[in-house]
Amino acid sequence: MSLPGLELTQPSEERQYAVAPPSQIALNPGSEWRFEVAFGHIIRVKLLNGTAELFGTELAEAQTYTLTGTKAAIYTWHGCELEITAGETATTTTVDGSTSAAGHGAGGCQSEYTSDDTPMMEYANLHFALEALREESQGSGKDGPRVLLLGPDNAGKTSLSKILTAYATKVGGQPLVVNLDPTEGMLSVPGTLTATAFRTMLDVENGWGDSPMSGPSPVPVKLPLVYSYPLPSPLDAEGAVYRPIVSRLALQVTERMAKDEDVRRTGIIVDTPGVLSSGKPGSLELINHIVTEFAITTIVVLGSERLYSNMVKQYDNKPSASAAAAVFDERVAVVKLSKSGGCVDRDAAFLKKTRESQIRSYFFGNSAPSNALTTAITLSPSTLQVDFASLTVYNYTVISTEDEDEDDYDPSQLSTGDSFLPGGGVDDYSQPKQEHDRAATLPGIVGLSSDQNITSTHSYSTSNIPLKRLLPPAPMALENTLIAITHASTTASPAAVRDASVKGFLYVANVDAEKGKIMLLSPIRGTIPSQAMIWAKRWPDEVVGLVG
Ligand SMILES: Nc1ncnc2c1ncn2[C@@H]1O[C@H](COP(=O)(O)OP(=O)(O)OP(=O)(O)O)[C@@H](O)[C@H]1O
Repeated sequence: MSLPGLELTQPSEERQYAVAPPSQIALNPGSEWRFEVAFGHIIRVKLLNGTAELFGTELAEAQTYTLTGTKAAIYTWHGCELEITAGETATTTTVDGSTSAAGHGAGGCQSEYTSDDTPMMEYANLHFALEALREESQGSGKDGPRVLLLGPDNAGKTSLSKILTAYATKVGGQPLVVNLDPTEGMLSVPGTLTATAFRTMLDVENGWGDSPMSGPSPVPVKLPLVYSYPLPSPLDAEGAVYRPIVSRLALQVTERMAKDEDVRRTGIIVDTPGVLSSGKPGSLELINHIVTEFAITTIVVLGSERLYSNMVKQYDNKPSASAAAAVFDERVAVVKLSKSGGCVDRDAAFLKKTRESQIRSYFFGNSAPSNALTTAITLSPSTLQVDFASLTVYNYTVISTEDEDEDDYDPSQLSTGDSFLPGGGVDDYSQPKQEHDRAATLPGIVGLSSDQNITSTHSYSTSNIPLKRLLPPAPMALENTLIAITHASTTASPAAVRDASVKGFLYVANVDAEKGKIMLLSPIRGTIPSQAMIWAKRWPDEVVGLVG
């Protein structure tokens, strides 16, 4: 039927559900195929001949890869031919009728095109420069390069860190990849800061790959060290929560480097959230904190001239914060790289779906309810009902910069040490509390105003940590949110709870305020560990309907 005046044809049932024939895409050397696949639609990609890689990870010839809910590019150095086939599609019913998640591009992509204008040569040159530094550190006692990626939102930082990680592992390196972006989880749910040593390849279908929590995987699993940061922005609470967690993560990373020769030689890659590069008050101070704590040697700026020039002024050619900087005359280099023209701005709805999908696959594996289109991994989480009063749950009482409508943040009400503690405040946090040798301010840093000056990274008072014990009755707001189970004991101090790494996560499916019980979804069967927990009240945002 033709719509009057528009000469548009309304899609018939058959047209809407007809399976499109596979499309073949030939890529010239040095070009890439950029594509966007909606959540709810699957495409299958096969490398017919030649060589190709997705953010640095090579595709195997003739293997079929299944992709959904992603925006990415497949690049070829030497030329290749790809076959793209439409997979299953979910249709959602709206008031206007059904809408399909499939688009009009090859395989049902929302958008897809090829481009030979890519910054891959620059990115590869950076990899080779880092390899040269790694060679230098071999046997010399000097640590491998510590790379910090900076740039605004959607500048391609995470994609570049995947590329650098994939290239480093391909030549036998073992980079420690640190994710300081709480808006997106790396091998974990959002609302966490993590560090992971990559010994093996990344996963073409699944970004960073799978952690052991996601069940069996054809690609070897990676074991992340996870800290809870249940706020959307590092600038929340003026960085007072973010900074000490970054310090704790840096301490663990430094210790791991000291123990593991391959990791020490390969070095660190630190991915950051775009807000740090936004020039907002407090962001420069946080960058300086990260540069100092991780003793960064290479700052890579993507997509911002202003930030690049700022970073050059502050850091270029200054000694690194490493204790060994003087011995080896180790200096910071600031590098500017082009932002790829393929980078896409992801809207709020897409980002929300990405977060939801990360949370679903944490509990259900890759064949989670909304993701039921994929064939891969299925996990069997269990639900159990517990007395809320039997749990030791803490909550950060801070105002988020994203959400300024409430909260009970009142510094004068906050903990003075042990007063929240049920058992009199014995801090039995098992990890050693040593200072680490990267706590000094970067020598020669100039240009920070006096209120931005960092004197000591360990100077935060533990007496005003905005972490408060959540006492019964269980608030209804717990419903549909996550709780992190930390390694800290139930009698640990708020500082110890904040600084403890995370064992795993629970999802609150239901709150029965009358009976004082909550229904929890746990990734594994058995009782809930008796450990201090942190409620992700603010971040990640709630996921409705994960259970039944
Ligand atoms: N060359 C490319 N072709 C197609 N898509 C790309 C390309 N490079 C990056 N993208 C996509 O663009 C989006 C933004 O890139 P990326 O996540 O790497 O940016 P970012 O700087 O880490 O963003 P943020 O700070 O907001 O997390 C992602 O969906 C990514 O997969």
